[in-house]
Amino acid sequence: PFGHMPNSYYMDPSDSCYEICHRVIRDMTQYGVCVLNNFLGKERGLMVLNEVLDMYRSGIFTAGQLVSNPASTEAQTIRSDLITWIDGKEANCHYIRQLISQVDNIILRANKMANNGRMGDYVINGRTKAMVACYPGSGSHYVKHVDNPNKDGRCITAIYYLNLDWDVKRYGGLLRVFPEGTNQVADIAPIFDRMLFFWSDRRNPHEVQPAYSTRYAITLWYFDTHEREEALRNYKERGQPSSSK
Ligand SMILES: COc1ccc2cc(-c3cnc(C(=O)NCC(=O)O)c(O)c3)ccc2c1
Ligand SMILES: [Mn+2]
Repeated sequence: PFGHMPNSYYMDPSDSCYEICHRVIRDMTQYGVCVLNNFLGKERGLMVLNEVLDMYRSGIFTAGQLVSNPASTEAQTIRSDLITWIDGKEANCHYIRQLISQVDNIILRANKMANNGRMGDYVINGRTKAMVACYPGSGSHYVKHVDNPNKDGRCITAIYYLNLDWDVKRYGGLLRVFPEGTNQVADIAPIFDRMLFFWSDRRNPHEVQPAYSTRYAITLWYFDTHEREEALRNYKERGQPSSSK
């Protein structure tokens, strides 16, 4: 129902990296959004899910809570996810680490394959740690926002969803992207083993609609070399907080 937006692509274990990278380049270039289903396959997807559930039960997640006006009584929360940042080398993160290197592979090779090593005119040379997020249900959400509105260096948002049997009609939690320059929206259900890429800047405002069941995702943000250097230079010169992750 995306009309001009991409249809999500069902990966097959036989898909070569070349085919996957080609699709990422095509969809990112044409739509700025790319959806890959069956990304790891059920078995490895479940192993990642189990590691995330164990992490969540261990209590290391902290509130990513930002409230619009902490002083106000009706503090309308901007977002109500719980998060933890990991680099994947921690104990009990073996399968999350494999996921991260799989995504690194695809992004870095797609960036090289794209015409003269650029995808969307970026040269990608690094990323943030992985942010493991849980929207604990009972209406937790994230208001419409842009991940990187002020050139902090992040060019691609990569989100891996872990939610078995997720039914948006019953549990909400839809990711709605509002691509710039069109009144068409991209509605992306946070279904198990789905991989999503989109440009992190103002081209893709998006929101997480209220979730009524626990909703897990792992997000990586990839850096464009030049934009990141520029952001860090500003940070040093003016002491401006550029996204520290
Ligand atoms: C400096 O410290 C922090 C700590 C945590 C931060 C988390 C986000 C964030 C941004 N976007 C989304 C999102 O769009 N999720 C879409 C989906 O789950 O489908 C999300 O869940 C979380 C942004 C900045 C942060 C800065
Ligand atoms: Mn976001």
